Amino acid sequence: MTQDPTATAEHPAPLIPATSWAIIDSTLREGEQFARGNFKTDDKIEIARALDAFGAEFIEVTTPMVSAQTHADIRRLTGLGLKAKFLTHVRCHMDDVQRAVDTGVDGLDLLFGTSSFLREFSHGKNIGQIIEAAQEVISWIKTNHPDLQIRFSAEDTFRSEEADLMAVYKAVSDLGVHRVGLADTVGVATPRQVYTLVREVRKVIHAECGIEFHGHNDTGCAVSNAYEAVEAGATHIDTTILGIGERNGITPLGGFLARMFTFDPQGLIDKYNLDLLPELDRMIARMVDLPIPWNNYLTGEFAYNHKAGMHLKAIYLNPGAYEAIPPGVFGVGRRIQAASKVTGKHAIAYKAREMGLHYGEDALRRVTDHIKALAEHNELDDEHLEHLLREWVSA
Ligand SMILES: CC(=O)SCCNC(=O)CCNC(=O)[C@H](O)C(C)(C)COP(=O)(O)OP(=O)(O)OC[C@H]1O[C@@H](n2cnc3c(N)ncnc32)[C@H](O)[C@@H]1OP(=O)(O)O
Ligand SMILES: O=C(O)CCC(=O)C(=O)O
Ligand SMILES: [Mg+2]
Repeated sequence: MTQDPTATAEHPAPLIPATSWAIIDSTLREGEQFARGNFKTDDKIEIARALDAFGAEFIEVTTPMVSAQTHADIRRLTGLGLKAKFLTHVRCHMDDVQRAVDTGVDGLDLLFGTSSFLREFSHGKNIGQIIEAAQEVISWIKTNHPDLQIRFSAEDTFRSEEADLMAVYKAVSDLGVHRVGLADTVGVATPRQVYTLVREVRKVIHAECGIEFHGHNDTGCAVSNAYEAVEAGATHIDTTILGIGERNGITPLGGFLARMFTFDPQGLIDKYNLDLLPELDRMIARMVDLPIPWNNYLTGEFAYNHKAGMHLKAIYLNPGAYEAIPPGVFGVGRRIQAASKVTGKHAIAYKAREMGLHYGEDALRRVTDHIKALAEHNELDDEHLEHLLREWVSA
């Protein structure tokens, strides 16, 4: 983990400084593999511009081998003059690479499946042949396009033999790739496995070689696995907006940022325009024609809903009592749900006070009980609650 030289006893270094990792947003690659990720040229431009405005360091796009239109779209995107660097995700094959190098991208994300599943059922190559193919392709890129960043990923890393992985990572690192990638392709890795493997990979690659992590969410660990990867020394994390991708997707941008915010809030505020996150989530929800999930990290409709009396008492005094991350930083608001059966007298008193009403102890208890009874099966809306509080005072 990067040490912060500006740390002092009064202002200790954050546990994981935001300067130690970067985002590779793959909405325009993994996201195109989502069931409803069928982006048109204009959509791609809108997504790339929005990610750039947000401050994403890298934007990964699909391979130009997909179609002539995709090839043209990549050229269009790389010609936009954005600050974010473009990477294209290509098979470790000379045809693909030669097609990719004229698209104007800043780098190529190469991959080869190393698990027995993918060796047998995807491409049919053994580890020696994978290393040979990597040698041919990487040497060609370095000779002919030395300015391009190269990343080499072992697809299905977490179902691959460790000895095979180390041989592949060492070989590509010796060939001078800028990053190696660990991919939890079927979302099966546990956080501890991710942490351990990243540490092991670090030992066999060159010090200046970065480590990228790509995690699927099949078992609900995509955010924790990305976090463990960073904690173990990974430098780049793949995300997509709303987590869209193959099957149930990958590490969502918002979820990953929520996780990392708790370690270095100021670092994230300095790096990204965090209050644009709701717009990003809304944009993708619109394009894939699905609602943002109600419990989505940070931007879900109820992500900042407070309801129980014990919570509300404290929330009114200090929202930090029940919020790890202040919603305003991410451009979202909180919702106080004061009129439910699980409310309490403090919440009702606060609500009344906001309206300029004051009750004695007995009246407060009675009005609270009345509201709880009325709300036994249904929430009362704000209008109903306010009406009731006024009526109770004048009664
Ligand atoms: C886990 C992931 O998400 S990996 C990324 C997945 N991304 C994509 O698939 C990109 C979109 N794909 C496409 O448009 C098409 O699949 C193309 C253009 C890449 C290839 O299309 P086709 O030639 O029709 O082949 P098809 O998709 O049926 O089969 C995959 C081919 O890639 C080969 N392949 C698979 N992985 C690799 C690899 N890492 N490096 C080189 N070749 C590979 C397979 O052997 C197979 O080739 P073969 O027909 O010679 O056996
Ligand atoms: O190239 C990579 O690292 C990841 C590829 C991918 O999408 C996956 O393995 O799930
Ligand atoms: Mg994937």
